[in-house]
Amino acid sequence: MIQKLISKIQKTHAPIVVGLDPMLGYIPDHIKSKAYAEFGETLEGAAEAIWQFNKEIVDHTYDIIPAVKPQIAMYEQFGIEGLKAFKKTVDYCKEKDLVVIGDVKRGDIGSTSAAYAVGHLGKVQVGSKTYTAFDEDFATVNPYLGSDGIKPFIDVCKEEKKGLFILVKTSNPSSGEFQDQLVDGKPLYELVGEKVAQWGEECMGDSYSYVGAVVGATYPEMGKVLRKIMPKAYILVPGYGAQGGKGADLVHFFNEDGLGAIVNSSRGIIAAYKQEQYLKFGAENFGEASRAAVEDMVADIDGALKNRG
Ligand SMILES: O=C(O)c1cc(=O)[nH]c(=O)n1[C@@H]1O[C@H](COP(=O)(O)O)[C@@H](O)[C@H]1O
Repeated sequence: MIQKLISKIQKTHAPIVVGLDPMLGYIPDHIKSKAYAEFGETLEGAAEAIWQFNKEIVDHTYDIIPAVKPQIAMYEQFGIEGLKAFKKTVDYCKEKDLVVIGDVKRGDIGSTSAAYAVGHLGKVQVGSKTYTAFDEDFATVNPYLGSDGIKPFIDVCKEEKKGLFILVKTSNPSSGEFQDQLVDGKPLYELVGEKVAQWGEECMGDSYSYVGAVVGATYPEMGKVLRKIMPKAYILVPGYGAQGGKGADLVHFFNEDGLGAIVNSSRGIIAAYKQEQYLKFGAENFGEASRAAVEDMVADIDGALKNRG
């Protein structure tokens, strides 16, 4: 799957991920009214609204992007109906040949991680039959529990040719509370980065490992250090746009080959129609506004990479 991700990035010239984080507040009224008219102001109505919203964004962007990242919390908040919308979104994106990164941030003791890995990336056995449940291509994973919490994910990835993005340095303001603590003179995020590189060694595609990392765009200096610590890890870089990250902050997340990083923007793309520069599209045409925001993001990153010294 890492090869598919890389070849799609090369084909689209877009090292970006559209984050499908459909909070109701971002969904235009015309979509919500239609869903509520059919299903009422219910969990089902909310799920229908997020599915219709996602579909329109995907339909307007799938040909110019390599990947999407649905964030499961935005679906889970609506219970089972929300999870059905998550699954529908995953399946639809795969039909459109997009790489799907399930932003599920799982990780537990080994036996529990194994169940998460099976549910999101693998196959589950029921009697004599096997089923795929959510079936994303990549999943985000939390490494706090250590190697035995990660290994079951790696085992499933090996079997299913899928991949991981392991949290190394997160984009949020408090990420330093634990992640920057010095352990034997080194910040914890560096130690985790070293571990990701080690876990990834036995999981190589042609040039990159399918065990990747998450490093926030909001910490560019740390990104530069981590790039060197994990030269073969693909880095998923959230924090662009709504959290303040810009193209110029991202250049050191990429390797000299122009690969190695994929930048996520969620609100900046899906709620583009609410931003001043895209107001001209109007809420009815939110899909077109999202497409314009994708094009601007790609140009911003491309320009920064061309200018890097
Ligand atoms: O794993 C992630 O994707 C993630 C890690 C991180 O350090 N920071 C971060 O923002 N994210 C996710 O990336 C998305 C960012 O959304 P926007 O700020 O709207 O672009 C959300 O889905 C977050 O859950």
